[in-house]
Amino acid sequence: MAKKTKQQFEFKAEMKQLLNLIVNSLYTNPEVFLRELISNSSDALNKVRFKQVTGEKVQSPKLAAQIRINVDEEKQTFAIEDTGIGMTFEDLTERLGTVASSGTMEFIRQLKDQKNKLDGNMIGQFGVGFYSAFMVAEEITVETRHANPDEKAWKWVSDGQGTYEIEETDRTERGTSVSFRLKDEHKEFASPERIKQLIRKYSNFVDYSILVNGEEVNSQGALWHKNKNDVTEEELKEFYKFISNDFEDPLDHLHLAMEGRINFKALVFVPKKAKPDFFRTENLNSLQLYSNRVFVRENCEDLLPEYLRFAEGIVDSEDLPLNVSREVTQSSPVMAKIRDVLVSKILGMIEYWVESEPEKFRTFYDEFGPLFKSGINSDFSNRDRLIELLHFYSTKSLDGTADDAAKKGGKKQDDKKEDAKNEDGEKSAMSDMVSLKSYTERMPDSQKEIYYLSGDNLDELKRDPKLEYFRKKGIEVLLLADPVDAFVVPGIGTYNEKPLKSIEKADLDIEEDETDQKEKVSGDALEQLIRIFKDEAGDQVEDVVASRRLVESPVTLTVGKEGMDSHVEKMMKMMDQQTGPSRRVLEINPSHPVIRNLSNLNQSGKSEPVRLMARQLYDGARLMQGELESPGEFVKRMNSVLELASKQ
Ligand SMILES: Nc1ncnc2c1ncn2[C@@H]1O[C@H](COP(=O)(O)OP(=O)(O)OP(=O)(O)O)[C@@H](O)[C@H]1O
Repeated sequence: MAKKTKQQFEFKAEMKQLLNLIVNSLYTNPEVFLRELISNSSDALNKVRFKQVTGEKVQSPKLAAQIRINVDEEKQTFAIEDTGIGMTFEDLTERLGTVASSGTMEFIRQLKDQKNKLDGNMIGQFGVGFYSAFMVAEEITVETRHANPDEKAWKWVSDGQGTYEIEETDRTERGTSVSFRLKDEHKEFASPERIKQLIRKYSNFVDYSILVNGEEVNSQGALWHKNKNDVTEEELKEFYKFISNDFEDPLDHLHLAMEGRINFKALVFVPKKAKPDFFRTENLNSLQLYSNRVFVRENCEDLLPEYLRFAEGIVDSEDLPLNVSREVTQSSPVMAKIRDVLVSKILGMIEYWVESEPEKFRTFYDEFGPLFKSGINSDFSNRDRLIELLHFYSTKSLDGTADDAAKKGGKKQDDKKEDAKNEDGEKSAMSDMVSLKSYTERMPDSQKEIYYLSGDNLDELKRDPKLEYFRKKGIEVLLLADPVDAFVVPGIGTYNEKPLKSIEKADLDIEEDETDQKEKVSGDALEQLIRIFKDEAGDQVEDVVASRRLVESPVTLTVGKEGMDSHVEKMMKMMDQQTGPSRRVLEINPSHPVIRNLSNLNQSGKSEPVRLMARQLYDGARLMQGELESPGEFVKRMNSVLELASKQ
């Protein structure tokens, strides 16, 4: 058959924009291109090793698994070649020529923001590691032959300026070579010494030999097989970056070597920051699965439950057969045991942070809290542990009164050091939040329920009139500002035999505020006024009652016994869930001047302005809840009220 001629292809629009930036920018850390290319070669070798050990036929079966780098200082050239899986024609057009991550546009925006000087480390993060070579090269040539013996060999060439060319070649060995001439300003990467030094720094632990101009450079092999004490922090950080493409150090890690009932080794890392696009479920992380050093699968979902899939790393177990299909791993009892141990160890690490490293916990909780908390609704065997790890803003922790109360109550000797630290201005990273345990420990004996209020954002929550009574009485209320809280907390039901109760509910177990009884509307006058409010609010409210909780506001809306929290209802609506609006209970404050004045007006027979203002008060409460549909009418009525009030 005649050889196919050269074909030219265009990069997709996003890729073009991205390449344009990569090609035309200046970099800090351009050397990361080497880590990216070695990482691709190592992945490719993993894939072919898996094929071989599972008995699949491969091209050139006798080839040693190797990564060979050849540099020439005089010619200023760099080439990296591996004996890995290689690429088919489709791989070259679909994978190499396409942006994998849908966060790319965000990446491009970030790059543009940074003007001319970019951090080369950022490129790999977006699943386009190969293209980082354009930081140092003007034109790249890839020659490749896939391990499947029926595939042909291909040559791919591009200068990153919008198009690439592919033609068939004569290569017989399976694997891939990537080669280029270095830009003048990056000719240092043609020096074998410089390359060796970089490999020792970034890729020493790669489990395949790396040869530089024929000399083997890396020495260590799989890091997770080493004794914990023989692995340095630096190596762990580099390993993490190698497998995760993150450019920051990890927040923390676990190095596990389990023996006995179940045997496996694992290196599990928690990133400091989520990757772009992370929170769309299909982009969650997971661990790589190895079987006795042989890579089996990337992102093995069955190793971690969804709520822990912020973790990255590897698990290597001899107890799993190599050629297990996805279905088998899913139902395998070995897998389930590994997963149980991993979950328990990860939770143990988070518990340790809470106790001893609150800064780490805070970083983690701010970044991955929403995902993590969802575990309460899915992992029932660890539910109690997860509930202990929950932390919330609260009326007391936010304004610091909880600390004061604890100090007044007399502190233990051990706590003095901590106080001294705080007084130096170094507040604990978690001091504006509270766990359910601390909440219940500091609540007075007379308090029977744990109170919370949920809402869209903390600032609005803090101003909610429903908090007035609790503030005045010094009762702590948890403020649930994270949307996930609204789905998690009501399901907890009780903690330490104390029911968790939204203060939006009309049936709270609170006493009337008798401390500073002002004049208040009562008896028939109150009955009459309530009737007017009922007429005005109509069917929209379930009931109108005299409030026991309001201090400074004349009215508020609460939720009936069976009703849903207004915040949850709003979110359900946003998610297009069909829920009819639950009817509210309108509470009026009989001792508030406005209510007293209205009652007086009503008693003197002027019921018309009373109706107008009652309606206005009701709509004002709806406005506060974000439930007012017709602001136009509201403002018109407000003008009428102002007209009345401003009459001489
Ligand atoms: N040496 C190689 N051998 C075989 N396939 C390769 C090689 N280098 C790149 N590829 C293919 O090209 C694809 C794109 O590589 P690129 O480095 O841009 O991103 P990636 O490796 O998929 O993502 P990440 O950088 O996040 O690991 C890879 O997924 C792989 O299919």
